[in-house]
Amino acid sequence: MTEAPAVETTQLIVETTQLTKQFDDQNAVAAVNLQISPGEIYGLIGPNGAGKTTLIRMLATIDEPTAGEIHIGGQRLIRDQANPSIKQQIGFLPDDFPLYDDLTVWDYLDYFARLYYLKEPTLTQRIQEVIELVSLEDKQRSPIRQLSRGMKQRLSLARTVIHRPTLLLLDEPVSGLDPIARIQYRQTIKALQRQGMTILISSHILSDLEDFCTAIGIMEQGRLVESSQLRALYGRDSQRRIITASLGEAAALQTAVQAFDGVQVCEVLPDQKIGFAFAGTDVELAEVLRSLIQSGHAITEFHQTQETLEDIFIKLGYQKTA
Ligand SMILES: Nc1ncnc2c1ncn2[C@@H]1O[C@H](COP(=O)(O)OP(=O)(O)OP(=O)(O)O)[C@@H](O)[C@H]1O
Repeated sequence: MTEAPAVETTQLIVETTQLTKQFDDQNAVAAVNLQISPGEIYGLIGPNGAGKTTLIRMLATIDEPTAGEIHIGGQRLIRDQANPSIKQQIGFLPDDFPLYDDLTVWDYLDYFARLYYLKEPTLTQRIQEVIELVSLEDKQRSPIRQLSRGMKQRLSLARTVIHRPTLLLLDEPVSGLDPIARIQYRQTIKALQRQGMTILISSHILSDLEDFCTAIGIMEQGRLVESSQLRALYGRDSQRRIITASLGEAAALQTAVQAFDGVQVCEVLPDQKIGFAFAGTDVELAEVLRSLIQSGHAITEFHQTQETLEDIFIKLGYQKTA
């Protein structure tokens, strides 16, 4: 008898069912069904008080749910128990991570590596790896108090991944960082994903999230009101937007553009360019440009822009988070 071929199933890394956390008489997290697949970078957004930190803390096994279930890597989190094999899979970076100012970068990482029972020769090798990952090679013998805020954030991240977790939970890791430091941080997150980690990250900085997230969840008043692949979100709700300009009066160009079928919102932008949403095909768009030129408009610019994540959220009617 031949055996049936094994059906390959993708095990979710995070799965919650009706997950709820109540504080006093308020549901900080209300019946959340969250699913995160392996290799995702899942961005969690929502206004202050929406429940993001509370949700992440429950996934990190720091806080107990009031109701509902959590599965991490297919294993169910058992209430009131230590859940060591689940904890081993998780790296959690809270928004207010304390550092020990007097320790050097190396000694700090060494301390945490030993808490995870790392032993030589793996211990030294792993510390070197994470120091390289967060580009702190020059500072490895410096006391933590001498690091900049950005360096301290990167050190916290190094500590969080020292035991090679499969799931990384990052609660607003880039808050307070300058743009250069955020770029560096984004590169590190992408490197961790390439190494096979699944990442859940909360942030108010949507431009960062759209750079590296593969999926987005939106929380409002404890509920997960949206959860989808970033590409699907763009495909579903994004509209093509065209920017054009001419040597003539912006108002004259606006009037001409508005006359075409498929032009939906046409406005004069602060720099005297014209911006409009277009619902037609590429052929119809090419016709708009040809007709404008034929009717004497000296067009200097005509190109398409992608709506940002923030544009999409505002259009979906969610509260602006940034
Ligand atoms: N320990 C607590 N005791 C009582 N209420 C709490 C506690 N922790 C959180 N809350 C409440 O739960 C709700 C959700 O808070 P939470 O910190 O999870 O939101 P958040 O989305 O992370 O907000 P932010 O973007 O400001 O970090 C808020 O109304 C908050 O006041």
